Formats: sequence, C-alpha cells, structure tokens
Amino acid sequence: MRVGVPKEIKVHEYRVGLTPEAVREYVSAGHAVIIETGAGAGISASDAAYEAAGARIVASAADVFAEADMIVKVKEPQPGEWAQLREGQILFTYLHLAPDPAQAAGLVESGVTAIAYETVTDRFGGLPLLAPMSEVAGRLAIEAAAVSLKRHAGGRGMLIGGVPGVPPARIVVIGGGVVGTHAARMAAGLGADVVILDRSLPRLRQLDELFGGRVRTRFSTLDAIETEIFAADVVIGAVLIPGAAAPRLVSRAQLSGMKRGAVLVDVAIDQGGCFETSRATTHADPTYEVDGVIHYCVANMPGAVPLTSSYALNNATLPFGLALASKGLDAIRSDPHLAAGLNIHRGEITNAPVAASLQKPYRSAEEVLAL
Ligand SMILES: NC(=O)C1=CN([C@@H]2O[C@H](COP(=O)(O)OP(=O)(O)OC[C@H]3O[C@@H](n4cnc5c(N)ncnc54)[C@H](O)[C@@H]3O)[C@@H](O)[C@H]2O)C=CC1
Ligand SMILES: CC(=O)C(=O)O
Ligand SMILES: [Mg+2]
Repeated sequence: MRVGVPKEIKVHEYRVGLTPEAVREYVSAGHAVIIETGAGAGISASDAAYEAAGARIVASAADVFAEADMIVKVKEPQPGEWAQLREGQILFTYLHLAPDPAQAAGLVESGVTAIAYETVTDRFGGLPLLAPMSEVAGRLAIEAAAVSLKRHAGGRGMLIGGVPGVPPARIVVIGGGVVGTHAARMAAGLGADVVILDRSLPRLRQLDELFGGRVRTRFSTLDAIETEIFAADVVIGAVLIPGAAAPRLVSRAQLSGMKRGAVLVDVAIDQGGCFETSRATTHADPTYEVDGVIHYCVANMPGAVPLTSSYALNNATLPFGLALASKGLDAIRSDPHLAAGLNIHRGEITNAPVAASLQKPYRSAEEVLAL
C-alpha cells in the first residue's frame, strides 16, 4: 500500500503522523511511504532522515492526498483537507466527531473510510490509541494550571505545592481515567491537595490502591462535584464517554460559587468540553476568563510537546497502521478493536455514540463492511 503523511496544519500542531522510525517499519514490510516536505520539522526530523528510512518526499499536501491509499495524520482533517479525501482511501487519525458536525459532514461527503484513533479499543477495555496522548495531556494539565494560577495570568497567585507553613493548592480532578490519573500524579508530586471524582467505583478502588491514600477519591455526584469545585483552586475536566459528546458537569451558574482566580482546565474539550462555559482555544491564546474563573481549553494539548507526543503516539499506532497497510479493509473485518475505530465508511456513520451525538443515522461496521 502507498501510505502518505501530510504536514499537520492545525494552529500550533507540531506532531507528525509517522516518525522516521515508524516509516522504516512500513518500508521493511513492503509498503511505499510518501511524506510532505517539512512534515517532521516539529520533531526535528529532516526530509533526509525520512529519505534514509525509505520514504519519498513530495512537495505538497496535495501530492500526498492524491497519491496515498492511506493517510496517516494526528489531528482531525481541516476543511481544506476533507476536500482532498476520496472513496477507497483510508484516513487514520484523531477525529473527535461528536462535537464537530461540519467535519462529520465533510468526511461523509468525501466517501473516505475514516478510522478514529480515539475509539479504537483493546481487550482490556481501554482505548490504546487515545491513552498515550491522555498520559501527555494529563501531565500537561497541571503545568497549564500552574501557569494560569499565577497572578499576572489572572489566577489566584498561588504556588501549587505551597511552602512549609502555607497550604498547597486544592486540585479537583473530575474523571479518574488516563488523563485524570496522570494529572493527579503530577499534582500530588508537586505537593498539591488532590481529590479525584469518578462514576466508576471499581476505578475509584484502583486509584485508592495506586495512590496509597496520598490522593482522596470521591464518587462523582452533582452534590460532590459542587462541594469540591467551590473549595477548589484548580479543576481538571477529564471525563470521557467514548465516542460521545462530553457530559456537562459544571454550569455557568456554579462559577459564581467558585473562588475568584480559580482555574478550570478542560482536557475533555476535544469531545466538546465538560464545563458549560468551555470553548476550544489554541496554544496561541490558550486561556480566557468567565465570571472571574480562568479557563484553559486547548484541544490539542500534546501538540505543544511534539517530540514526546509523536513518539508516544507512534508506539501505539504502529501495529494497527501496519495491519491496515497490509490487509486494507480486511484488517478492520478481522479485528473488532479496529472495527470499533471505524467512524465513517463510504458516507455512512459507523460508530453508535458518534451518530447519536450528531443525531444522524447509524449502521454498524459489520454491516457496511460486509457489503
Ligand atoms: N485536550 C487534549 O489535548 C486531549 C484531550 N483528551 C481527552 O481527555 C478526555 C479523557 O480521556 P481519558 O482519560 O483517556 O479517558 P478515560 O476513558 O481513560 O477516562 C474517563 C473517565 O471519566 C469517567 N467518567 C465518565 N463520566 C463521569 C462523570 N459524570 N463524573 C466523573 N467521572 C466520569 C469514566 O468513568 C472514566 O474513568 C477525553 O475526552 C479525551 O479525548 C485526551 C488527550 C488530549
Ligand atoms: C487526543 C487529542 O485530541 C490530541 O492528542 O490532540
Ligand atoms: Mg475539531
């Protein structure tokens, strides 16, 4: 198969779909790889490094879209990219379609077969292609909170860990999955007073074991969320219902009960956000204030640390990408976990929570691929 990688064009997105090391794996498996010139600049991977790995460099994204049987990217395609996709082509990338009807319509229109990293599953019940970026984003969330808590940034003027004799920040993490766990680890490591809320009791038990009492756990009810956010200096939004739009857990009215200069970091913004007042921001202008509360809502947080993130992402995507390159649609037919990643195929939406969130018709992957 011809596998193509365009340069990412989202604002301040510096990751790349394939590292030179991954390219070498594809080439040694017998595939041709086409890379847009400069695609690896954000991770300091030169065109020459890609050529040494066996890729062919092309001058423009248009060349990649025209020639490749499968496009491997990082972020959801932007409007100019949808227009270049076509039936018979596979798109393998993050999509986050539930809160993005325009992109969904563009992909349906194109006829492309679109596999979303964030809904590919594994046999342990996890999301193996979301997990590495959730690890990165969870850790970055505390860095973002630390910056925003500073007085000149509009925050309360607090040091996360305090100092001897002065209490640390209270950090509330809503959602104790991958993002939440990594945020809590960073926050606890800096000395914060941390609580994690989740709807899953088994998960709360695991977290209690993991943190050995260093982090409090609390079952996530409306009441628990309200009590905790009113006492918080920082709130991290880290919930997920796979494929679906994020549940709204903090209302605008509740902001008036929070401390002035408190910080909300809505990591779940890529699924639409879990605070009513969240709207997606970019690394160029990451924060804004509503009712005295600072909001950080960057939808591609790992793009800020592309070297770490591109390698972490490629470690996870490589086996699935190689299977797609070798077997095409049969890779999806023969692997229920890849089938869970299929979001759109030849104009049909094939992920139930995505279709429900968009209020569009749904057909299962099995049904559309058996045709
Ligand atoms: N902004 C960014 O750059 C990035 C955003 N993300 C996003 O972060 C979000 C979280 O991802 P993961 O941690 O990987 O998901 P996960 O599936 O590992 O964890 C989600 C957790 O939320 C919990 N949950 C669901 N409803 C809840 C509620 N009402 N109250 C409390 N907990 C609830 C679940 O039980 C689960 O433990 C996703 O939307 C993901 O796409 C991930 C990486 C980068
Ligand atoms: C998961 C996601 O949205 C990102 O890594 O940008
Ligand atoms: Mg989007």
